[in-house]
Formats: sequence, structure tokens, C-alpha cells
Amino acid sequence: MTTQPIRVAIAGLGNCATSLVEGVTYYADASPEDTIPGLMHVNFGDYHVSDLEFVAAFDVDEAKVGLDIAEAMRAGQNNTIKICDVENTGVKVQRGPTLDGLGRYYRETITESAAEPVDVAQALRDAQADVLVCYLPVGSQEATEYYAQAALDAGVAFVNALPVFIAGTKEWDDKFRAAGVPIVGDDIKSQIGATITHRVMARLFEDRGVVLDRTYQLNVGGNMDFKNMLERDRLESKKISKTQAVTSNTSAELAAKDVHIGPSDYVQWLDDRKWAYVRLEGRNFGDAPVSLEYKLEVWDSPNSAGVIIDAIRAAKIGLDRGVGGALISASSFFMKSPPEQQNDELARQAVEDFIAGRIER
Ligand SMILES: O=P(O)(O)OC[C@H]1O[C@@H](O)[C@H](O)[C@@H](O)[C@@H]1O
Repeated sequence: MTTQPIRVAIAGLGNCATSLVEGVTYYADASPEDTIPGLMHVNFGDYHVSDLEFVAAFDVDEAKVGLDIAEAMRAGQNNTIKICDVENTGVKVQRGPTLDGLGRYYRETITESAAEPVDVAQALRDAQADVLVCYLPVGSQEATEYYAQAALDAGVAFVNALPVFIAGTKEWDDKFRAAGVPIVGDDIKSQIGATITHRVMARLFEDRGVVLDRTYQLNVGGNMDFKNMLERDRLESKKISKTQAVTSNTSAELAAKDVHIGPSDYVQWLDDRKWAYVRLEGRNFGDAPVSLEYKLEVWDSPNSAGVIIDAIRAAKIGLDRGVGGALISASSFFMKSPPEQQNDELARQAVEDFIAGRIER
């Protein structure tokens, strides 16, 4: 096994970052010989979960900037379930540029740091980061592009967890290829989340010869992600990402009016829990009507953390191998809006092929 750590930088110290950092502590001693509840891979290639080391973090919230990562991730509006205690990392949260990162509800809720924003590309170089994970709020187009460019400039691999389209665009893929820097994106698909369960059910209808006529996925939650998304203008890319993540897994031709998938409301007392209400309606034998409804209740941030740990390790392997541009296998398996949508079983095998070096990307 490698002794090299993966030096990870984080943009946006919200709940998802908290679960990621806590999870790396929690699974530090996980044995690769055992099946460990919660992890898809204990070792991913040569990298163990504990090889992740957090070397830089950026935020704009006055309550977080200047604090150690371990303190900041429990400060401000963060409200996810606690996995374990984390000792101070010795790394302080730096003031990132705000750009379009704060929508109306963030501005009403938090106080923006008065500190001068740092030059993120330089900060990444100074920290000798390998991978930057982008966890900015939904709707942060300019800010995500800024961090993607900073990663490119610093030669740091980029994992884009939010629904702003970077890895999936030719323009950015070309830039990352030219720079020899890998990218995994866009928009994290969580472990047992609304997207993966809905994808599987839509495919099941088709595989069993049932015509899917209409479907919805209504999501409510009580974290800042859901509060931010009360501002409908910030939602556009999220709705597109979630919708095509489901419809791409079935050949059912659904009119736009027959598919409704998206964040639906903010229910504060849910904290970081997300509840998804999903309904599928179709026709089975003899055109008889059939419908299926299920409800998912899950803590949102731990649900994505294990997937991000794998995406980070895929990005580092890409970096080690000098592969620039979008990593197709990892993006298809771990993300809702990859450059190429694949069936999840095929994408899972492709990730194993990538780890083993049988495919380039
Ligand atoms: O449950 P799904 O549909 O896979 O979505 C999960 C993720 O979607 C992202 O867009 C959210 O910002 C995350 O907080 C969330 O964990």
C-alpha cells in the first residue's frame, strides 16, 4: 500500500465537508480484508480511506473563516449528524471569493467574512494540494468556474460535487485535458439517495416490460442547501441534473409535463435529513395501470461522503497517471451529470477497470 497521502482541499465547509472529514477519521482503521458498512471501497487502488489528508479549506462565512477545519465544520449553520470527534487538523479555513456563491437566503442567514479573499490558485500551490473538492451552494456558477480555473492553474485535480456543469462541458473538458489535470463531475450521486433509487425503479419498469407514463420525485430537507434552493432562480441546473439522471436510465419517452423531479421545500426541523417522495405510474400486462410509491428518509451529507471519498481517490489516480480531462468511469458512477450517462452496473465495472488500469479514463 502507498504511504503517500492524498492532499485534499475543500471549497465550502458545509455539512457535506463535515461528513467527509469525520468519515475519514471514523474509517481510519478499516481493514481492507473486511466488508465495512458504509464504504464501497476500503482500498481504492493503492489508496486507503485514511490516506486522505485535509490541507486547505475555503469558505466565506464569518463564523468559519480563520477557524481550524475541525472547528469550522461544526460552526455556522452546519447541522448534520455527528459521526465522530475529529482532532484539530492544524489547517485554518481561508477566505475564498464570494462571487455568486451566496443567494438571498444565505445572505439573510449568515454574515459574510470581512477578510480579504485569498488567491485560491496560490493557496492550493502553497498547500501542495492534489485534489480540490467543490462543495459550493447550488446556483454558484461563477464561483464554481473560479475554483475550477484555480485548480487548473495550480495543477490540482477537481471533484465537482454540485450541479454546475463543468466536467460535462466540452469547453472545460478541453481545458483540463490540455493541462493534464483530471476532473470528476458533475453533481454527486449519493449512496442510497433519491437519484440512484429512482434510476433503478425507472429501469426496473422497463426491464419488466412496463411502460412508464409519468413520474415525480419531491424532495424536502432542513439544511442550508434546501433553504438556498427556496430561491427558484438558483435551482435551474439542479432540476436539469436530477431529471436527466433519472430519465437517462430508461428509454421511456416521457413528455416534459410527465416528469417532475427537483427540490421541493425547506422544512427546518428536518435538519440535514432529506426525505424524498417518489411516484412512478405506468401500464403493465393488457395496459392495466400500475403505480409504485416510496419514501426515502436519509441524512443527506453522510449519504454522499463515501461516494466523494471514492471520487477523490479516482481523481488522485488520474493525477498519478497523468490523465487530463473528465474521468468518464468515475464521473458516470459517482455523479448525476457525467459527460456520458451509463447504466450503473456498467459504470461500476468501468470504475474497477479504471482502478486496475484496463481503461484510461
Ligand atoms: O440523493 P441524490 O439525488 O443522489 O442527491 C444527493 C446530493 O445532491 C447534491 O446536489 C446535494 O447538494 C447534496 O447535498 C446531496 O447529497
